[in-house]
Amino acid sequence: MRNAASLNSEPEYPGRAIITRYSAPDGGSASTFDFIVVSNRLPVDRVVDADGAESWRTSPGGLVTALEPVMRGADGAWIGWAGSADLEIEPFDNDDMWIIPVPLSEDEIARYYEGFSNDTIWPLYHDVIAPPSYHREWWDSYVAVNRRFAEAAAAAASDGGTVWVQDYQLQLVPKMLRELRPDLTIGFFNHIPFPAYGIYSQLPWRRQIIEGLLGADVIGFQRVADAGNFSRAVRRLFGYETKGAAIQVPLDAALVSVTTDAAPVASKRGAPYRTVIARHFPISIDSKGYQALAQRPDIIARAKQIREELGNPETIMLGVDRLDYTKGIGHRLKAFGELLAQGKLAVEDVTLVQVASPSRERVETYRQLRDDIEQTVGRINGDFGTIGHTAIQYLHHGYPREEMAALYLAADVMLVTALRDGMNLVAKEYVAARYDNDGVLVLSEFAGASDELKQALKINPHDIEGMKSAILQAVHMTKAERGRRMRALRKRVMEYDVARWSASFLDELQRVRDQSPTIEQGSTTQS
Ligand SMILES: O=P(O)(O)OC[C@H]1O[C@H](O[C@H]2O[C@H](CO)[C@@H](O)[C@H](O)[C@H]2O)[C@H](O)[C@@H](O)[C@@H]1O
Ligand SMILES: O=c1ccn([C@@H]2O[C@H](COP(=O)(O)OP(=O)(O)O)[C@@H](O)[C@H]2O)c(=O)[nH]1
Repeated sequence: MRNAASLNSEPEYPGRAIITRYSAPDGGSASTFDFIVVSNRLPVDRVVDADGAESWRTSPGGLVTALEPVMRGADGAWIGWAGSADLEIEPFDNDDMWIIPVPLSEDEIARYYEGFSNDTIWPLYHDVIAPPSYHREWWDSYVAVNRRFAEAAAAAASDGGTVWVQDYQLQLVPKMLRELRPDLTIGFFNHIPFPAYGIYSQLPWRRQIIEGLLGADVIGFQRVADAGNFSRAVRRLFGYETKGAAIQVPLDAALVSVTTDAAPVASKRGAPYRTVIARHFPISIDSKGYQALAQRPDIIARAKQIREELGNPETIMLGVDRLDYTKGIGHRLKAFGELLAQGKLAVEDVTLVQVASPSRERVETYRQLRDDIEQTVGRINGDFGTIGHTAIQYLHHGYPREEMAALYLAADVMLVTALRDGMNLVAKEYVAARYDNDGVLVLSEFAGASDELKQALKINPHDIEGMKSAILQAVHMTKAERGRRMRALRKRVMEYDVARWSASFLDELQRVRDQSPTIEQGSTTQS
């Protein structure tokens, strides 16, 4: 809820002077928010039409898809980058969601976003599928931009409010924010994997990142294994005690004031500590919303039209991915190409539709990937296509939800072959869209979704023969078995939706908050 009452108090915290309070949604006096989400990207994209008129459109992408319904329900504020360089945009109201843009310069986009976030952390956390680059000037930019986000959150949060920080681009924000505003309850959710210590330990700034994250009260991960890897890294680097999901982080007395009877508990070694929870909260989708979309007559008609435009093949296989090396698109194409070459599949019967939406196009590894994938698609189509039949319909575009739902309905087999993926919402969307209890999901065991979607055909994408067998099994599966598997998959996806995900995370945050000593805004000493 928006909260104007706290504005009369002027908190004293470092950086306070440079932070301006925001105009209230009603145009009145400044206002703050009890609940704030902070993420690298805003949930809206700026669109400028031919006449120069500016509007905002909900952007695609996993995080936005997941959090947008939660935010609209909460009437909170969302802090993030508007997606272009040097945009100084005033906060504004967008359909019941208060949007607070944080500007990034060209140089920061290159160093903080494309560099440290997507060419250091992203490959490192995805098991070094591509080699991470380590550059000290990228790190400096990452620190500076994280500080800007933390300051924006500190300025917008009401007394004792809750701030939920999202993802690997902002791992330093929890600690920075706690230093600015010890009164806040802070959550962090990591949408991508957290690697094993042997890989994580490569990072030159491995201690700073963990310290940054430990500023949160609850740190959420997609999988049990990710949370375990994080706790192990904490033990190895800091020697803090962990008990199940609880990590005992020694209190920095300079930052905390205890104003209730609930004094900090002493650890075995006698030092006072605060408890940080690190555990898995697998993200989900707006399952009912997706199902309702897929049941719309115009979407059903569009699915039929897609099949017709493809020549009504017996089997349509579908891949939907950002064009990212983590998604295993090349491995999938290799398996499909070999099945065609061996005559186990024929282009007259089977078509593969591959949506490869543009992503991070200025990062060299992504440019190289695009060249490789498009060369492979061209080769397979050249080798196996006929005048009337194309083996692979390759689409280098981003599509709206409506078209995604129609594609899911049209596809007999969904291929999710990620080499490593935090969750993979596409897998869940496919299941939610199949209200007809049909369709087969082939799913990599290295996607987070694999922990929950147990009735999918599981594959190890590195095992090309195994993937080929699973594809053939999917193509030839009986309707009865398809129905059995899909019903079980749907039970999980329809029950455990994005509302359950956010509720379970926020409930945990509330629980930790209730057990913690109360901290007053602006306090700097411990009583
Ligand atoms: O913002 P971009 O650089 O264009 O990238 C898009 C998003 O990609 C990542 O998605 C992850 O989160 C999904 C939802 O939890 C999850 O299903 C998927 O497995 C992850 O890869 C990234 O984490 C987001 O921050 C990006 O916005
Ligand atoms: O053309 C496209 C391709 C993808 N998506 C959406 O982008 C998200 C991708 O999320 P996922 O978790 O699968 O992977 P990420 O891209 O976040 O790594 C899903 O909601 C897709 O429906 C979309 O709206 N249009």
